[in-house]
Amino acid sequence: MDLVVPMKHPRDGKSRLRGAVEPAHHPGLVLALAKDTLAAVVSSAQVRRVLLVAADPDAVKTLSELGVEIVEEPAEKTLNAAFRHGAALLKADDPDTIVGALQADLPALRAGDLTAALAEAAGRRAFVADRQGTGTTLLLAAAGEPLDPRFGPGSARSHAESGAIPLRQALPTLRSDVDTPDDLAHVRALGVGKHTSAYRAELFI
Ligand SMILES: Nc1nc2c(ncn2[C@@H]2O[C@H](COP(=O)(O)OP(=O)(O)OP(=O)(O)O)[C@@H](O)[C@H]2O)c(=O)[nH]1
Ligand SMILES: C=C(OP(=O)(O)O)C(=O)O
Repeated sequence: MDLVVPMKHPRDGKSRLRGAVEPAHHPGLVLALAKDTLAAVVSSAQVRRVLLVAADPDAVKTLSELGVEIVEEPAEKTLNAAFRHGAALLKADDPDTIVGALQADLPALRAGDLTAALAEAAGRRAFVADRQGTGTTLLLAAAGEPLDPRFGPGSARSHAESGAIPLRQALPTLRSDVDTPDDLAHVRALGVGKHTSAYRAELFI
């Protein structure tokens, strides 16, 4: 399967996380969250391609070291347009591929949770809600079907209404996205990857 991961410029993204570190460290922390997410993703045997759809490819080029491809977001600069663009590029290369949409802020992610989610979905349209139950961390298109992303506030309900099956396994590392300083405290307790871990001395929480 192939995954699309969107990213704003690290300076602009994760605004609700501001205050967790000195302002000068904010972009580095956002990149560290993404590095840990992507390192787990590329270590999964089931994931073939990872396409990062970036507001500014230059600002995130360090992520290509992890083996992900980086493209610029389309003219419509919204989250769902970025996901649709990435999915269209992946499907142009392989119309039968299963496309997934994943958030870049899952620094505790373990490949095992991703593998378990893919197994439960079994080729059906499915999603993983965040630990609060309102957002979405992963949306999987059905094999050969459009991604039809409906991310944004209340996206778990929107994805369910679109016919996506809510995956029921615990999947703690896949549900723990980082939007706020509280979320950061939660993932630190769960165990983050080495890039986010390197920021522990900088954290105010
Ligand atoms: N390319 C692209 N990525 C986006 C866009 N909007 C959000 N993202 C990315 O999508 C992911 C999920 O978005 P949010 O969790 O809402 O993150 P955010 O907008 O950075 O966070 P806040 O500023 O706190 O709302 C993050 O990795 C964002 O960088 C967009 O318009 N274009
Ligand atoms: C955009 C979303 O993410 P977040 O909750 O991280 O803002 C979403 O869950 O659809």
